[in-house]
Amino acid sequence: MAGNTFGNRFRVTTFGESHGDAIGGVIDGCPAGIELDLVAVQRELDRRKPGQSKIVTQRKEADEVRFLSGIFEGKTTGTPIGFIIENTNSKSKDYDHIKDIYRPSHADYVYDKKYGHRDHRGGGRSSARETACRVVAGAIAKQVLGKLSITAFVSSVGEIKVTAPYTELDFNEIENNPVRCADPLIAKQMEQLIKEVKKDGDSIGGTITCVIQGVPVGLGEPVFDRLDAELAKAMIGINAVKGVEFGLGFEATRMKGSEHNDEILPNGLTKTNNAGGIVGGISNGMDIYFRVAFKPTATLMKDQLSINTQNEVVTVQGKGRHDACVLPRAVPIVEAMAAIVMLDMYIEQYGKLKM
Ligand SMILES: Cc1cc2nc3c(=O)[nH]c(=O)nc-3n(C[C@H](O)[C@H](O)[C@H](O)COP(=O)(O)O)c2cc1C
Ligand SMILES: C=C(O[C@@H]1CC(C(=O)O)=C[C@@H](OP(=O)(O)O)[C@H]1O)C(=O)O
Repeated sequence: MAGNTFGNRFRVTTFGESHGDAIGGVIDGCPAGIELDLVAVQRELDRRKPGQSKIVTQRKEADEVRFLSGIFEGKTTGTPIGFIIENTNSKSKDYDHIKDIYRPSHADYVYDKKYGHRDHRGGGRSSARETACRVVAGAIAKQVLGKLSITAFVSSVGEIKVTAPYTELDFNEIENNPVRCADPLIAKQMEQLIKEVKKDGDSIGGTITCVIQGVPVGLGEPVFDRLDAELAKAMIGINAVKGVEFGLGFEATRMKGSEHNDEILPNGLTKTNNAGGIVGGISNGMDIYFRVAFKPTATLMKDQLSINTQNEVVTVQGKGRHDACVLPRAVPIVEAMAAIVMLDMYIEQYGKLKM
């Protein structure tokens, strides 16, 4: 199957299905000599893992990563970093009922039509379980970038009210509530809403805002590999993502140039940051910020009309364990994909990094 590798200079290839023995990956192009904090890698996985709170899927996976290669005496060797995460709590029987039925808005129908054969246990390869592998690669990219200038990836469900410079305190606030929203009052309302929607067998979507700090001027390539284009591909490539906007995004379409333009100051920075830190596809030294839109979860615990493999109209109701809202667990995925892109573009600009 093509399309399982992301990135050019820093690349991750993932493998595995939600109900197979394991998922895993190979990271290529990681600079040698990086002292890796493997506890921090695991911490990122814990932020994403299922079963972490009452408002997410109750599938219980430890999501413990085991590295197989590319790290010696705590440091990267410059060779491919292979890793594996076992699936230990699949409960595949729960999915027998969709063997010959397609869930609306999940990938069942298109996988069947494309490949002519589908692993119906959970979402198979289309399940967001695969994103755990992206989080491993992103956690390593974050650590490499942290030794350079890019020190912070802060994401929150909804808007981020925190202002630069980012502090540990802001991060703790986001991690303090199960929704991962930077505003504790709004977090409470969101939590309540997710619970109500879940009780109804329904689901809900929303947005995640991501801020990247410490980005030097000049990352991003003309004309197709623009930094915003690369980040957009990374974000749209996350399951359930339907849109991404940089800076003021779509709101800019309702403004005049005189309202929207960012005045350049004598130090080269800009007075406002309506562009979200990227102009002409190249970072301008301001914080990069963008918003990612997620649709409501496809699998519902209530009846929906659909079709079976014989094209007959049927009623389908989800079983198994699902997120009524995917956003709380998507926060570390957004950061991971952003970190992979930023390291990729950093290496493109500055060449093979010697650490
Ligand atoms: C963190 C995360 C968790 C998800 N959990 C579920 C889930 O429990 N049930 C479900 O039907 N979809 C879930 N999704 C979304 C599906 O993976 C996704 O809708 C599916 O692969 C179809 O692809 P598309 O929505 O990108 O078109 C989740 C997505 C993310 C990012
Ligand atoms: C297991 C995870 O989340 C899953 C994401 C997912 C989906 O359709 O995306 C559907 C559910 O699992 P399954 O593949 O068994 O149907 C979630 O529990 C995970 O993120 O590790």
